[in-house]
Amino acid sequence: MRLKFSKMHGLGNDFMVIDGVRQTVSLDTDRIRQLGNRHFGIGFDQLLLVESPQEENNDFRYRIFNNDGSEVEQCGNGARCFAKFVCDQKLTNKKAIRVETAKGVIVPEYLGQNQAIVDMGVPRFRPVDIPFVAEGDAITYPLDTGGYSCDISVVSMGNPHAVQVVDNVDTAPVKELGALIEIHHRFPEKVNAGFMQIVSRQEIRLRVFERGAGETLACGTGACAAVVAGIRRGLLDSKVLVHTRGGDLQIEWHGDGQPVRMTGPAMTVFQGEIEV
Ligand SMILES: N[C@@H](CCC[C@H](N)C(=O)O)C(=O)O
Repeated sequence: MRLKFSKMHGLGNDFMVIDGVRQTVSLDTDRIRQLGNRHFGIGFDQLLLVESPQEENNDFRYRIFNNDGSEVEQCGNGARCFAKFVCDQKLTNKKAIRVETAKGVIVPEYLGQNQAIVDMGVPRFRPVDIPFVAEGDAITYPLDTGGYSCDISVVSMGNPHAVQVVDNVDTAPVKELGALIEIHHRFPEKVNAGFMQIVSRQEIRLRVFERGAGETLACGTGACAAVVAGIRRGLLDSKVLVHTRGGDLQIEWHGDGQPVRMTGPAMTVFQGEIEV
């Protein structure tokens, strides 16, 4: 049997996107890992599986797998690619699309010309939303990692993020420290580690070491989490331009209880078929 897919990316964070509405898809963890391998497979940071919704008033279900095969709750760059994919594939003609994820509903909107805006939902800070050995919802926590101490903000965008402020993202030890923070014992479900350089109150530079994928060229939920953390720390205004290694995202958040809005590109690279 053959399975059709699209290869897409959002700022260089790349995806294999599969239509599981019109195709029967059954891929186990080993097969996802093999497909995600850049030498022995297709290569991607995440695999996105588009399915029919479980609840009637939603339009789709969206499942996300890191290239290590783990299934995760949320993916921001993926959400924009998802919106372009379902519009391009004529799976919907709606403008705002209600999508079930493992942690609630998000509402992406494809704007045309390879741009999408996504209501990413309300960020959360409590240990119940992001398992972390801490009480309450402090703005920063000290974290010790192999002799290096930093102050991190923990933010759940559905998936967990630990964000720290650094002087310069180019010289920050993102790969070494990110790999240690990802598996730190205070994060029993592992974590995405963000390194944010404040450029001004409306502009940051960001690198993210992603859980289950390593450092990527951009991380959409990482950008949302960093801006939310920066606003809570009093360092940023409510609309922020985020520079990643793969390009720029616009993030907007108006404070507690409000959803985060993310605007940025979604690109199709090619379409293909695999034998399953
Ligand atoms: N690249 C993504 C995030 C993908 C999931 C993440 N690695 C996790 O394990 O939570 C994004 O754009 O948000």
